[in-house]
Amino acid sequence: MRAFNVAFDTFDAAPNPASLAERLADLAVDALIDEADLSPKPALVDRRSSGAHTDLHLGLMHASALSLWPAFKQMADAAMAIGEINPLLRLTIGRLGREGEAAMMRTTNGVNTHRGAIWALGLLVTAAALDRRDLFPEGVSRRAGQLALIEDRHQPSNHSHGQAVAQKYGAKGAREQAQAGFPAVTQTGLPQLIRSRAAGHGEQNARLDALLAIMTTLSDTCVLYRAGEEGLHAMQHGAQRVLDAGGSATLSGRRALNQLDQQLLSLNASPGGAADLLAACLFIDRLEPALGDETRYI
Ligand SMILES: CC(C)(COP(=O)(O)OP(=O)(O)OC[C@H]1O[C@@H](n2cnc3c(N)ncnc32)[C@H](O[C@H]2O[C@H](COP(=O)(O)OP(=O)(O)OP(=O)(O)O)[C@@H](O)[C@H]2O)[C@@H]1O)[C@@H](O)C(=O)NCCC(=O)NCCS
Ligand SMILES: Nc1ncnc2[nH]cnc12
Repeated sequence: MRAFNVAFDTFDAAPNPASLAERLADLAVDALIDEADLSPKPALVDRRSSGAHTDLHLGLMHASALSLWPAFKQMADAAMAIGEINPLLRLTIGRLGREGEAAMMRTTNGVNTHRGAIWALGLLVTAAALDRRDLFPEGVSRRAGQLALIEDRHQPSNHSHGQAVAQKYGAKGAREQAQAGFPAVTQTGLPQLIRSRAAGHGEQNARLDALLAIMTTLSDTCVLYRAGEEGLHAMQHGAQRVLDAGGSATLSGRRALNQLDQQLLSLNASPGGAADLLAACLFIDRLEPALGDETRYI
């Protein structure tokens, strides 16, 4: 009888609610998967093709996104344990970010799928976990920026593509974007997402428009490295042309989007940095609606 009761109690027990850190990691991974699935993105991996990439495909982007869940959860846990923006938290998420990169590389057999996304979403997950009463875009991006401004003395001095184009073109890359509190997300991508939704353009078109809006001004070091200033100019002006033509929901906008896709492919220019920032935009957009009522979580 006792054994029956134990089994019954176990069966009847309510499932443990997900912790805030787990929910934040879920939202970050969801944002990465939704970014990868969004189609048709210019010269990026999507449901149609691998864009300008020979070593990436949609399945790899999904596997990479899923491999990052533990790193995002640990960053959120660290933020709640440390509780304030300080060098210890910066050092801790720097280590967790590098461990996340290592997990990504193991999953993809050494292909860089999401380095920029780990950086952006890692900072934003941490910033969200630091103050669950303020999950609004402005507060979360400001806290992420403050964290990114703290030096990480364990930062490896590996020569990156971003550093190479910073030297060659003076481009402001992923680090500066974060330190400024992600203006490409909060001042450009998110307002466009909201405008296109309000205009009734449909969710997928609104997300494409948000990506295009980010592309109009971003110094995407991925594009600069592959295609120089000509590539960056083509990305920024081509994206603006799509929006000026009415955006992704219109026939003329779709024609301009197709032209942009062809032009970036011919230049081998992939806007990977803009794609990462679209994922950051989707994450920030969902935070308050998904987690705003803190009493739902332990
Ligand atoms: C601060 C770091 C982001 C390092 O920055 P850095 O510029 O030195 O390094 P990169 O290796 O170049 O990575 C930057 C990635 O960020 C994305 N990005 C580019 N421009 C911007 C921008 N203006 N704003 C925001 N984000 C941007 C972009 O990521 C995407 O592209 C990746 C593919 O790039 P690449 O490897 O160059 O690709 P290919 O051309 O395809 O190469 P081949 O293989 O074909 O040769 C892809 O991953 C996208 O995500 C840039 O690549 C940061 O990483 C860092 O310091 N980390 C240390 C850990 C840490 O402190 N973490 C704390 C928080 S988690
Ligand atoms: N969809 C995508 N295609 C290529 N590079 C990316 N980096 C992040 N998302 C990407």
